[in-house]
Amino acid sequence: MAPSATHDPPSSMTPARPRILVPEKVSPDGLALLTPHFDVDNRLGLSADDIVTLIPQYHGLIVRSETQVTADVLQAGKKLRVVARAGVGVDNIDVPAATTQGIIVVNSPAGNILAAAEHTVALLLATARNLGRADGTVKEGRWERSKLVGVEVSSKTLGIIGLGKVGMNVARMAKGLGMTVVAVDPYASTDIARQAGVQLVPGLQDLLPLVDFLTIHTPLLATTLDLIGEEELKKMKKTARVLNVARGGVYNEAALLKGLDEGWIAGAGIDVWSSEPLQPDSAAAKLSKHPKVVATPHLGASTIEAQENVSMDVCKQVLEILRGGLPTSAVNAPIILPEEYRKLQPSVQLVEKMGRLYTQHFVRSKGGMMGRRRFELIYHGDLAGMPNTKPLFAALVKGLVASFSDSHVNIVNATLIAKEKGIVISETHSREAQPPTFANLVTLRSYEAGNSGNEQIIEGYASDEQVYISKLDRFNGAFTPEGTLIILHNYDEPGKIGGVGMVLGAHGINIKFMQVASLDPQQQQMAAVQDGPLDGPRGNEALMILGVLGPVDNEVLEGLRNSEGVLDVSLVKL
Ligand SMILES: NC(=O)C1=CN([C@@H]2O[C@H](COP(=O)(O)OP(=O)(O)OC[C@H]3O[C@@H](n4cnc5c(N)ncnc54)[C@H](O)[C@@H]3O)[C@@H](O)[C@H]2O)C=CC1
Ligand SMILES: O=C(O)C(=O)COP(=O)(O)O
Repeated sequence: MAPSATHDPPSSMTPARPRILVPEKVSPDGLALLTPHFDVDNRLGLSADDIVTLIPQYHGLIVRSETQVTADVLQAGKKLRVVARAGVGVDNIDVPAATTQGIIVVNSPAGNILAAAEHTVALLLATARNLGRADGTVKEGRWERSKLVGVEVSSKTLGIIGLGKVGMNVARMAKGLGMTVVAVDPYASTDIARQAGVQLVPGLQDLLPLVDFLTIHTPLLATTLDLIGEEELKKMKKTARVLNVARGGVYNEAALLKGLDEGWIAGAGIDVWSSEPLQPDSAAAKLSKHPKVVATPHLGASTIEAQENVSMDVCKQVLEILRGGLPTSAVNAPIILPEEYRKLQPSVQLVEKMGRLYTQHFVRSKGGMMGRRRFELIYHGDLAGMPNTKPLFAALVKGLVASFSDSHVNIVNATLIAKEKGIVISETHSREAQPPTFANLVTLRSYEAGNSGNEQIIEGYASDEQVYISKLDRFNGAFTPEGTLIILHNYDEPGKIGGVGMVLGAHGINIKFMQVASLDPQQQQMAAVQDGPLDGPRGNEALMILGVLGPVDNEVLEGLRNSEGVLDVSLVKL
């Protein structure tokens, strides 16, 4: 039977639903995903001050290009957990300020790129055939055919600055129109460009004199602001036309106005402006009214399809984030989300250190092969009950690759990077009845597929914000994984420390701390039942872990290796 209304808790006891502010027109398809769970306020026409005043009530903010998400907005947003950009460019969002505040910024990196590319081609043809003026004159009742003779684009050269997602789509479409395409992009792949029939040239000086049409598809960055000014425009053909569907400011608008007035170039198709909407009397406003300009009001992404795509892309992510999950395209992805920070941060730090220790101790120092190995992260005690251990997974990937790659691993790309590098990690939530000795214990087990005897173990725990390694390989003994460590595998006999101290002293290396890890009792028993030593007195081994200050070079390591009773030495920097 359905509960009667009288059994409902009074509204004051009902937990408030998270609130989302949408101060721009965003397609309802995506918003419909949010309304069952959150209060979504689609309020158009808010001023910058209004947003600062309202934002403290909201957990999410969804914008397009019109809302300036400044540091003031972000600081005022005390409950704000996510800012979603229903589009590509995030230049209207102060991303560093969001990161400082622990607010996730997400976007839709590909939802509107076809729309932007098609709009560029629309402006290309519109500028070539004077469509703006032609339409205006016909509507005014004039019939001015001879004044509106255009040029063909087929067989002409299109120059593209920025051969990314939009630029590459424009290139493909332009090839379809029979154009020759040349491009400048210091970061583009020459192979991909060649496959698309695009010729990459080294710099603007090589490109500008060649082109009949020029289009820019870079983000607006300090390095792309005023990319094309007077000097660059003067290098172009007088018959050339320029297009901007990227951002206002990549062409210097005053220079463009002068170039059109003085005939350095023939025309322009412009969708984006340095201030939107246009400020009266600004260079942008004058440009928009110029007879040689086809102007549109930032319509690049304004198709029904693109708006559905971007709305769905970002609303799915907002839903996920506000329910404690992970975004798919965070612009400022951390390895750990703010709400998990206090609970998981020490363990995240621990697991990253375990990954670094693994690569340096087992792979680099011992000449091991990582490619053949599999990894298992086993969570014990409190950690075994954590529903979301993705940050720990990401931390392990980060730690494992840190020594041989500059990949910036974060919570969003960790799985992809692991896949790219061939790292296979499984996670196990331990179900042992006995609670572990330490509450936040993690075991990293590495093994070769099909070879159970070849196991490598690192175990550690976090306690009082400090992290410790409690087991390394077959040895037990807690040490802090911090700074430069020398790990000596030796026979556990008197006199070892003296010999090692002499080698380090001779090279001016100070010992900060020393810890001995002894053979695991199980291993000792196994050694005791064995008939005599295998490769030495196995029951009598230990690890000596030295935290040192000073440069440790190969000569030092060789000196230590030659010390009596030392079986092996590894150097680890954590
Ligand atoms: N008008 C509109 O409605 C729309 C505008 N956009 C704008 O288009 C821009 C590009 O979007 P995507 O192609 O998706 O970005 P993307 O990141 O895929 O491509 C940008 C390309 O620019 C290149 N680049 C960066 N600096 C450069 C420089 N100094 N010289 C030459 N190349 C440089 C990069 O290497 C990259 O390949 C966005 O940042 C956004 O501002 C995007 C969608 C719609
Ligand atoms: O996605 C982009 O970068 C755009 O410029 C589209 O802007 P809009 O969402 O149409 O205001």
